[in-house]
Amino acid sequence: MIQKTIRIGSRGSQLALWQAHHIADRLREQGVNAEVEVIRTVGDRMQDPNFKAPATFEDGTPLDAKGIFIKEIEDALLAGRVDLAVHSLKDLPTQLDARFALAAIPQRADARDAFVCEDYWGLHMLPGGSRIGTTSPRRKAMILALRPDVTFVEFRGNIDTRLRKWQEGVADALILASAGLDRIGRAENVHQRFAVDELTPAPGQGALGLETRADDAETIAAVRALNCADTEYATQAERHVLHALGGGCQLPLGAYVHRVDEQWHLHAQVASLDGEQVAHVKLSVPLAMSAKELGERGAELLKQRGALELLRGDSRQDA
Ligand SMILES: NCc1[nH]cc(CCC(=O)O)c1CC(=O)O
Repeated sequence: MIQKTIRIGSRGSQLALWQAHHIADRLREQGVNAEVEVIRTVGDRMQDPNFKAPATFEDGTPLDAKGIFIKEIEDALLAGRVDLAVHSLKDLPTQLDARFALAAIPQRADARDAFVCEDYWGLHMLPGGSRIGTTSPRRKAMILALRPDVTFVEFRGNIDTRLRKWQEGVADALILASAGLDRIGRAENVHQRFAVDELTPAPGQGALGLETRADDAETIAAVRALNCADTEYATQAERHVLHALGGGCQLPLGAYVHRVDEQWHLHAQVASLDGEQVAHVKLSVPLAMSAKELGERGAELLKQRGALELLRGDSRQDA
């Protein structure tokens, strides 16, 4: 039995703290001591409207969007100030630096995206021209494929900030991850959970990634007890789809894998930013197939259906 107390580094948002304390509780159930330490990331400071985002982290590393919630926590891991980082898996880059290990992926919560709206019970009921709060290219593109007549308001910040802005009337509806809303006790605001073949979730959505130092065998062994083999398989396959298409949280790509009896089922979708074109894949394979192979096959089929052209069209519009 592990003797030391596992120090967990967490962002300070309500959801991040819920997740970190959830893992601390699960570790204590295994007889392991755990405590949570809050670490402020550039991504958190950027949510303050008065904060001017720097071009680089303090040590000169360029600021890339996917690392903004991660870097300071990984630094604390390396410095030995914390032993474990609890991340939303979808915020973790598909390739970790070799000094870190993705030690475990516990059982995932609801992976679906949720429709938050007071007056209407579903996206299909919203009046034309309604304003939806989201900044995610994936959500915008896939929503436009369903409802080309809605508009978007840029909504950044923690879930609680976004809900407050929505309640103040800045948007008519919001799209957020079900898992986050359920975890912070806001399930009553969810009026629709999207089918995974309509608004396909981000790779890893709803799952947690437990990150340690690669050489910290003691923490890895303790944390490994929280791993869920099915969730690990599914989310790794989803992350392989993303990786094979070039990675990054700004891709309008969704991928979702789940198990039914003796098969894995993959849904993957890429949409052009205007929602006019989508490439959609559904694949069922035997349980014996590796997650890497399933993810790569899914990506290959997406490419055959024109996904790369859709994505290239998107980058031209971005420029
Ligand atoms: N990108 C921010 C982020 N990272 C993880 C979650 C929610 C929890 C999860 O998906 O596991 C959210 C908010 C959202 O997308 O609504």
